Amino acid sequence: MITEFLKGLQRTLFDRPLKPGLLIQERYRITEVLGMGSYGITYLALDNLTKTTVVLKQLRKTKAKTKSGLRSFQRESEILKAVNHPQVPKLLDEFQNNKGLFITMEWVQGETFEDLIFRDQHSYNEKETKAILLELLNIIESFHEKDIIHRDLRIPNIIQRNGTLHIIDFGLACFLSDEETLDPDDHPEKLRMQPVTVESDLFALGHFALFLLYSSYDPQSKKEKSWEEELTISHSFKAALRNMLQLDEPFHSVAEARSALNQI
Ligand SMILES: Nc1ncnc2c1ncn2[C@@H]1O[C@H](COP(=O)(O)OP(=O)(O)OP(=O)(O)O)[C@@H](O)[C@H]1O
Repeated sequence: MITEFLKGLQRTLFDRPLKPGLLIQERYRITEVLGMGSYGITYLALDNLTKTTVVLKQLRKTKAKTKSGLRSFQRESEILKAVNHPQVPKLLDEFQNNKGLFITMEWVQGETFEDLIFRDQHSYNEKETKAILLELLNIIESFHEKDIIHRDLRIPNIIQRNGTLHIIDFGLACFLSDEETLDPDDHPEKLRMQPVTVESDLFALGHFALFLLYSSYDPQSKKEKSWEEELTISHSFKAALRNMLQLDEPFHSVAEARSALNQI
């Protein structure tokens, strides 16, 4: 309890975000704080050299002191470099100065599925959900071919820009050879999304699909039922989701998941 309090105090004192207007590395002018995640603070910045807007990520000062913090920040840049896919932001720069450790990457200017569903009240039917899943599977397949597991495929990390999907936030991504220990007290869904396995990304995608499908669900009674009872989707789509969600024998590859979706 006390430790949690001290950690919070430390974060407030040392992890204050840099102010908009500040020039970093004599090149990047901060325009906006986008978010404060567990490891990094994310900004929008104007790159004075290329005259484009970029995303600037700074490792929290409190995390820069820990081995795991440094490791995860370095890994994010390593993985962004390795991924090299048109539907993933490119790593543009990495540097260290008196303000800390930074990376910059392409800004994907679009809407996250969290915005589309909850802010814009957009709803998705089975056909649309299937098309979105198939597009995402193609991107994820290219990660898995490089032995990269994303481990955080959630609605805030998938962006739609001009009708094309993009995957962001490689803060938890790992190479298959990385050794990661999970906290057994974590939420059960987290425990399914975070083992360093292909199945974890497919589980996350099944979970993502439920968010999409629930956007067009209109509850008729207050009684809570299972997603299989509540969602009016085809039997074969349900079966594919059950495999992704590991309620039945999990799919062991993107190819297996794609083949099941294509048979719907
Ligand atoms: N390349 C990018 N293009 C567009 N928006 C981005 C990009 N990277 C991050 N964002 C946005 O910046 C915000 C912060 O993102 P980031 O993934 O760095 O941390 P987080 O989601 O707050 O925390 P955590 O890393 O703990 O998941 C989010 O709203 C995300 O949508």
